[in-house]
Amino acid sequence: MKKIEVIRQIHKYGVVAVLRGNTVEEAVEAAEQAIAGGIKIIELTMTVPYALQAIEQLAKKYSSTTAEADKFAVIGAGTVLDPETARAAILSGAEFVVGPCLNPATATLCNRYRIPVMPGIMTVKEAQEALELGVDIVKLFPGNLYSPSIINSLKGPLPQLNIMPTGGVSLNNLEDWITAGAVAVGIGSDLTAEAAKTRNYGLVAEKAQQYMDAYHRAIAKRDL
Ligand SMILES: O=C(O)C(=O)C[C@H](O)[C@H](O)COP(=O)(O)O
Repeated sequence: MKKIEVIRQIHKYGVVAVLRGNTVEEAVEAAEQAIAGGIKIIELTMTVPYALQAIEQLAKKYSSTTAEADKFAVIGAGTVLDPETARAAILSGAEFVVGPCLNPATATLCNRYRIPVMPGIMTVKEAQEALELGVDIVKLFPGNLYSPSIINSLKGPLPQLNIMPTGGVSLNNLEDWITAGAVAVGIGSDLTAEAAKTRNYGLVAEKAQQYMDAYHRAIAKRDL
């Protein structure tokens, strides 16, 4: 998928599942369930042991070029700290790259291969640097340190900034972030915590569906 199309999909589907796991099998299962529940954007973190295997398996199965039209999902890599990891993830099929912080060399590498990069930012200075590095969507991380009113504050001087809060996003605050102007949200632990505890990964699909429903309700409210 071309870079512009990946960015369009993130704007369209708005909910990014940030998936960690202790094994490839666990991470893949969580991703499959999230996709079954309707989430289309999957961020598989590089903290999973052998994470590249999980990226490869998922990318092969859900790529827009091979999956049936209604079954595709966009698979990306999360917790990417350096360009070496970004390149390896891209070679394994990652269609976007996310990091917890802004790493200019990673952004440059991603630009070289026309892969969207979404670095974590915490300050106006980092947001400006991200824009100058060609970043289309910044990840406001850790989002739980802020309230949704920060979006308005950041967009005062930087109205061109597309913001994806991540960290602490839940069904209780998703609507607040979206109506405040977030273009997407990243959801990690809340999506998988219960499933990991009970070993019942079907719960991820249920949660995913609740998140997509909440997102659509929030969008409808915002666009009124
Ligand atoms: O390392 C990264 O790149 C991250 O994305 C950090 C966190 O895993 C997410 O921010 C999820 O946070 P929770 O939804 O609060 O679990």
